[in-house]
Amino acid sequence: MNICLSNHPSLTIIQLIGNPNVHLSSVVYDSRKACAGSAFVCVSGENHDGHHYIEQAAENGAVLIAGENELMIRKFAESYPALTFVLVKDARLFLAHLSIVFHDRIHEKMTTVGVTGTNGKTTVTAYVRSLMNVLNTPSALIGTNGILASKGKLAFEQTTPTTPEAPDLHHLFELLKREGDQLVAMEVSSVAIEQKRTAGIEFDVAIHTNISPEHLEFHHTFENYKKAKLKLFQQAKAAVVNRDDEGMGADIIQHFSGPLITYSLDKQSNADIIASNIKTHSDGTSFELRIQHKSYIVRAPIFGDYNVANLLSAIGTAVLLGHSLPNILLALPFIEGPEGRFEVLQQYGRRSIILDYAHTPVALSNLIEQVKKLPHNRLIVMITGIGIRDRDKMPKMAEAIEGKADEVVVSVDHPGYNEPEDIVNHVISGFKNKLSPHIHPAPSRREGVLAALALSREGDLIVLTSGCINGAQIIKGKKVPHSDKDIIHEYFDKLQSGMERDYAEA
Ligand SMILES: CC(=O)N[C@H]1[C@@H](OP(=O)(O)OP(=O)(O)OC[C@H]2O[C@@H](n3ccc(=O)[nH]c3=O)[C@H](O)[C@@H]2O)O[C@H](CO)[C@@H](O)[C@@H]1O[C@H](C)C(=O)N[C@@H](C)C(=O)N[C@H](CCC(=O)O)C(=O)O
Ligand SMILES: Nc1ncnc2c1ncn2[C@@H]1O[C@H](COP(=O)(O)OP(=O)(O)OP(=O)(O)O)[C@@H](O)[C@H]1O
Repeated sequence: MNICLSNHPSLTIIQLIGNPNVHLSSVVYDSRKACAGSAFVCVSGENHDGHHYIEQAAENGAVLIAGENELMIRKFAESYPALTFVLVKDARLFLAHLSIVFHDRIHEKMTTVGVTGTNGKTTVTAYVRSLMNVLNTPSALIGTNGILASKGKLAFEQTTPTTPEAPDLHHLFELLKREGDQLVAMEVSSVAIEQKRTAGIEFDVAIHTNISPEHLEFHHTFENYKKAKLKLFQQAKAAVVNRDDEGMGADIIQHFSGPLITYSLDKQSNADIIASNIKTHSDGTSFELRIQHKSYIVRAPIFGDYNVANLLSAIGTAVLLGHSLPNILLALPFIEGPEGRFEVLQQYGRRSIILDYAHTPVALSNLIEQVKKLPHNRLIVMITGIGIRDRDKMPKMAEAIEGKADEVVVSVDHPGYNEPEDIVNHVISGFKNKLSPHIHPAPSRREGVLAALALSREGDLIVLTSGCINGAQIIKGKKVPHSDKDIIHEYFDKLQSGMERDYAEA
């Protein structure tokens, strides 16, 4: 791609040294990924300063180097006179805008829906993708569960847990457009907003779910966290807002000036879309939907009141994007939810197993309240401490579950460089009755899943929660493949063959 740097004011370059006309093959923020024709943007992070890797990027073939450190930029501009160097005020902002220029503003050729909130982003993006696909708009999603084009999963190695860095993001828009997709629903995390990964994008619709304390290891205060999330609504043409969220719903409504739709589960509220009279059935949920001054009884294959709220946000999005209400209502019975979010597995030995990503105390409490609506004998719940996340949250997970389940297995997700036992003990420190015989420590997620299954009998409900249901566990810097579903399958296969052997021997 030929780019004349001086033709793009959005790049906000302070000083340019060398030829402003560059022929770029890629935009990278990691020197190790630089190759012939790359633009290398120096980002200073927690552990490294990208400026220290300019030499490596140059040796790998980078033709454009950008950074905030004037001394370093000048020094290396002298060492590599054939390359173009730019001094910028904000490297991450430059990274985002250069990615946009490099991909020829591909995001503007698609409908973009950004979803933010502490809980529900993955679910809402899945509902938006599914609803829009049923409504005949080929739609994709980008988020924690990977990249799903309308036709299925894209093989793409994510470098961040949820929201991709700008160069990956715009590359993905291009891939998805090539797949024929016209809409992308994406999770926009607070970290991504602060790190300007989505800078320069004006979302067609921004969706808000809710806010409760999270990522304080990154934002330090709740106020900072909230401010980060609010920024999404300064880069959106239209908004869908949860009126029931006391944390930031009112702030968005007060400041947003474009088209806005509110939703609520409170019949008395004056939200634009309201769900009430919610009933749980074995195959999904029915509720009364009030929208555009009329009421309808609808049914969707989803579980949990909060997922009804999540669905309302997808309905609001479809309305804002111009779809007719009759078509939306016809589509609701075909909605598909995401993997590992209130995912009910019923095929195992007359037990129900629910996989759910709940990894905040609020999410866990909400989940337990909802699963109790399903028929069951005993309730067995596995919670975990996430080694690579906020330590303060761990005991709060124990507080959130204490007294609400018959058996609690306490395990660990992504131990990272921590000792798994240390994490398990830290979670357990949050129980008032730490020595209860109904608390079962398990030093790995695999052992936790197996312990929960071994504790169960027919008719029981087993709920496996937290940060890694399928995918990989991060252990000492390495990704170790993990799948709850495979472990469950294996367990019941063995149980079945054991029973068959016992039967044959008898
Ligand atoms: C904690 C955090 O903010 N990490 C981000 C940060 O990494 P860092 O500060 O450790 O970077 P660093 O290792 O110090 O390196 C600084 C720079 O030098 C570069 N470098 C480094 C070494 C080298 O040899 N050459 C080189 O060029 C690095 O590529 C980087 O650009 O800067 C990197 C580059 O921008 C990010 O990719 C990285 O996100 C990592 C992958 C991450 O896991 N972030 C999490 C916190 C995150 O973003 N989570 C959110 C929310 C998840 C949720 O939904 O709950 C998400 O959206 O994924
Ligand atoms: N609207 C909601 N309100 C409260 N809790 C919710 C809501 N939606 C989902 N949850 C709970 O939060 C968990 C995480 O849901 P989901 O993955 O959709 O959220 P997320 O925002 O994408 O989280 P993460 O970014 O950590 O992946 C769910 O498993 C469920 O327990």
